[in-house]
Amino acid sequence: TASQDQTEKLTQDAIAEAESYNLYSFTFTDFELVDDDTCRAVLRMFMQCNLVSQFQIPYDVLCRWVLSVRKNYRPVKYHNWRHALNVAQTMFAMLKTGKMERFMTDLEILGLLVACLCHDLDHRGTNNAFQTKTESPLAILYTTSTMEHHHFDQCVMILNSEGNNIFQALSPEDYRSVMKTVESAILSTDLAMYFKKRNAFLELVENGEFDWQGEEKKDLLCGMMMTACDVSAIAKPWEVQHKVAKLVADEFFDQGDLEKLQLNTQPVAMMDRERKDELPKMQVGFIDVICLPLYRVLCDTFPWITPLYEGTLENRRNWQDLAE
Ligand SMILES: C=CCCOc1ncc(C(=C)O)cc1-c1nc2c(CC)[n+](C3CN(CC)C3)[nH]c2c(=O)[nH]1
Repeated sequence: TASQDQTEKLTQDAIAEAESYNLYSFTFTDFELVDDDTCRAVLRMFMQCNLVSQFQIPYDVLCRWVLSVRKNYRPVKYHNWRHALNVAQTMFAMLKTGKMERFMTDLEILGLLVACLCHDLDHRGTNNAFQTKTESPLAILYTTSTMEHHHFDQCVMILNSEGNNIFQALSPEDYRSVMKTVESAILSTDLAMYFKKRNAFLELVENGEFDWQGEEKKDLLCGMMMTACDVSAIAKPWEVQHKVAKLVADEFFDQGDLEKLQLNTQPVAMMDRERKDELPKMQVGFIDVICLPLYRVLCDTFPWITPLYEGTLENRRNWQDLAE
């Protein structure tokens, strides 16, 4: 976890206002932020949501926790701390600019932001299928949603570390509740879970659901929001999306290389660097199968997040042009 002098320095830092980090925008990018700015941006998001005062989070504990979370991301090409920050910022923008906070309690907002920041903790740049195929220790520990269980496990480990428990002032009831929100939200970032939950969510929307209260409905909505945030780089302005897609592709190709070397098997097209010319076509497929259906159904009910749908549609056009 974080060192004492790093914590002390961050605790003393002045935190710029949200607009200077562009935190309310769906076009936010972390590219121009230096590492310490990323931690200050997280602190700003927590303060803008009144979470520090509302849940009596000691400020030095929050600083130590943010630094510990950052420290437990590996320097892999895509699934690193910057990805976690971007996912958390999209959640912040959906809640604030997208006005979805109306449907959430303060405790759920706390849980969602924590889940976003922790949702890929200790990612090794390889997916669940790779864990299973290589019979990794994690795949033996968790046979389904292997990585997502590990990410949640790491989140709990950090909270249980000395001076890192941002939930320390919560009542036992609130503690149990927020941990359930965090666990469910992190597990829902397994795309296999997304496909399962999407149909149930669609039914609710088609039946004209409007208040989203009640544990099951809220769980479905939070799950959809987590996936929407997790893939939100697909909706960014083309220059950003194009750079991110290269980072994702490079990480996929590294796994493909491992599969060829370690397993002596042919990787799927998405992870085979010999088939990188098919990437634009694959991106169009990813957008059509996963991203557009999700953003469309979310925008039907929450029209203020339409920039995510429109940004994705624009990038589909750009990828389609490259595919021809
Ligand atoms: C095309 C490969 C390299 C670049 O790929 C990307 N670049 C950027 C983003 C992004 C979110 O900005 C997303 C992708 C991207 N992500 C993909 C994922 C989720 C990890 N899947 C899984 C496997 N399939 C099974 C159902 C769903 N296919 C993807 C794809 O084709 N592209």
